[in-house]
Amino acid sequence: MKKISVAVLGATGTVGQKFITLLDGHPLFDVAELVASPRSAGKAYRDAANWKQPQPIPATIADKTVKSLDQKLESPVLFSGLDASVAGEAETRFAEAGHMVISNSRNHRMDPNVPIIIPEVNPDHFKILDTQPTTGKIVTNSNCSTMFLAMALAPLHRKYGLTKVQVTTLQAVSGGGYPGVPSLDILGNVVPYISGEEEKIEIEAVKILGSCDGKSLTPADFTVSAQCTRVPVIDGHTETVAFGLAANPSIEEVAETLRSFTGIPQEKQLPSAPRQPIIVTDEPDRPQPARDILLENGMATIVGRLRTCPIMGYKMVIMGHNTVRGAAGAAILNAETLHALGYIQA
Ligand SMILES: NC(=O)C1=CN([C@@H]2O[C@H](COP(=O)(O)OP(=O)(O)OC[C@H]3O[C@@H](n4cnc5c(N)ncnc54)[C@H](OP(=O)(O)O)[C@@H]3O)[C@@H](O)[C@H]2O)C=CC1
Ligand SMILES: N[C@@H](CC(=O)OP(=O)(O)O)C(=O)O
Repeated sequence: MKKISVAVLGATGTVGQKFITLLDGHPLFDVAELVASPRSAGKAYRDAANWKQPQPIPATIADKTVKSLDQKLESPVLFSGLDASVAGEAETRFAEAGHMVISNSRNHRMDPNVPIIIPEVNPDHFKILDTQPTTGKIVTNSNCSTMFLAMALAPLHRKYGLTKVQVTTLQAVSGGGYPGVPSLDILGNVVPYISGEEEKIEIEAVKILGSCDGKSLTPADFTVSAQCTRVPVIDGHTETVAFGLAANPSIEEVAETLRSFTGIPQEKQLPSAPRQPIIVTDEPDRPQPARDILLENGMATIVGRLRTCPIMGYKMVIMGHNTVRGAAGAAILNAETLHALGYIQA
């Protein structure tokens, strides 16, 4: 099958490098163009990128010349891991020029006609793309912490109805990009503040779990309260979650509802789809980032410590790979879903 040429915007960054690693040998997409800042433009990728992945730079990528944002791109599909200071304007311009922009950056997530997609959860929100006035379109994935929260809450909201959610995150340092938080601020420490993160989680989760009638997106009608912390973990965001339900299911029933949850990526066996999007563990001391992060190649949401809560009704601990399912892997799965649904063609 002919592959679709794609460009990676922000190709030299933490998320950009993960895009390149995950797209190496991809059956549908071929990385044809790499874009980064004026600092990197004109250089060979191997010289521009401060490569931090455990695998070497793919041979097909290492010698490609990095382009700048103001150059015309040939690829119909663009994956964006651009710094938020430039992503908003650049993504709009590329959508106007006819590209399908699949973005990981936060800038357009709250635009009324831009969906935040988790393909297992809200593929019906793709319908809102028809209301975007540009020839190209912009699709986003959520904030990394929101990803695991919305994934774990989706089957519960669908079946029982959520009434309220309280979440505290313990976020890995890779979420801040490279070099991120200085080592002297994070080693042996917990930093109880991540700029803008709590607001994003509270707003994005209800947007994703809301409804779409094809003309507008209506947020779900429960409230999320979030507190965010940065912890000395390299990869893997952990979240403690307490929630209320409109019904009264047993813990076993809730666990089964989570375990059996699947969607379009599983039905269509998309290349990056986790076979089981939500893994529920009964081990009393799991999930742990150091032990569980690579389950389903980093694409799973792992739920543990599911139990009753004397205040909220239910509580659990969730965890996932912030730069894979929380970032580049999410965008790639969105692209695979768009292809499977006919929004992008070879
Ligand atoms: N890290 C994570 O886990 C997650 C990150 N995100 C989001 O993804 C995006 C990228 O994050 P991350 O990879 O961590 O960030 P990095 O700082 O590691 O990378 C930023 C990228 O943007 C490029 N860039 C910076 N300024 C410009 C410019 N003026 N013109 C063109 N390109 C530019 C950089 O190029 P150069 O190297 O040349 O400077 C680099 O490729 C951000 O919007 C972030 O909020 C979302 C979810 C999770
Ligand atoms: N803020 C997240 C990563 C991130 O960049 O999120 P967003 O895509 O919402 O800006 C973290 O620190 O772990």
